[in-house]
Amino acid sequence: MFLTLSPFVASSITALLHENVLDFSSPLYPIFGTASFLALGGYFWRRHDQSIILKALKEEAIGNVKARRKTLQLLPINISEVNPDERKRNVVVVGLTGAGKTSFLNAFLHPDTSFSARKEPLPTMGVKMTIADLHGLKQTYYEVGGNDNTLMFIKEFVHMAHLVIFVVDAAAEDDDLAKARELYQLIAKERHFVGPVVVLAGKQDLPGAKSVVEIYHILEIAETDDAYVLPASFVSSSYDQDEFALESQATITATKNIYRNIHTTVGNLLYRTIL
Ligand SMILES: Nc1nc2c(ncn2[C@@H]2O[C@H](COP(=O)(O)OP(=O)(O)OP(=O)(O)O)[C@@H](O)[C@H]2O)c(=O)[nH]1
Ligand SMILES: [Mg+2]
Repeated sequence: MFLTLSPFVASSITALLHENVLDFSSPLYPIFGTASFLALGGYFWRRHDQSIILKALKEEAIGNVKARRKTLQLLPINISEVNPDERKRNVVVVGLTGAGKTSFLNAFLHPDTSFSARKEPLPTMGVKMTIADLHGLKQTYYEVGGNDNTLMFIKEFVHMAHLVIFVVDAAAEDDDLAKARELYQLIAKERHFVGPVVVLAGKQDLPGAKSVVEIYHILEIAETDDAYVLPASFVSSSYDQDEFALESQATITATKNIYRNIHTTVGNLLYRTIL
């Protein structure tokens, strides 16, 4: 509108200069007044319109951020924004007997303890509960075995879980892998659980251990499952920082990356359950 009226205003001004500005009886005077009013009005109306558009774009951008937080590629969020009651998360660690659940929890919750200082884990009787402050969240970890005694109440734990960590011995015999598949399917198909599942393809240090892709197929993980398969190894001298126990630098870096990967994924998925 401003552009449309500009020539009109310009011609009015020229005419005024040409005639006599002070001549109030001139018929150009009201035309000039109306044109200026319309031009200025149009100009400010446009600016107002633009600010609405900018606001809408900003809101859309914020909306996108929220959407992105629901993916694994999370933006850092300020934990102080989260209601303290919502900072409590339940993580259920499930897997067949001897899959490596305790070893995972020991390594995950006490990453600074060197391998040589770690004791060989004893078989866990019943359900083991560990409370930890990690990623700014108060987390309760429940280790639940997949044997016949615990199978009965495994579903109850899964129902109250915000995140399930499924540990599988990737170096196990085919029979045990088939049992692991049954257990995974039991959890994944649990109607009342809608949270994500982190599948740890453990014991990667052992020869013949199945790869992440193989575990994905063996467990028959569906594309629609909210499941993330990660490689894992919790018993390896290469993790020890002690120079006598060092293997190659590449192995150490790889093991550290595995740990970092699991921490990041678990942390991100837990944050996702809040938002
Ligand atoms: N080589 C190798 N051995 C592992 C690994 N993780 C666990 N183990 C061994 O596997 C055995 C069982 O480990 P646990 O951590 O006790 O397994 P779990 O699932 O807690 O077993 P239960 O509590 O009895 O159900 C132990 O001898 C561990 O040292 C791994 O990544 N690599
Ligand atoms: Mg155990």
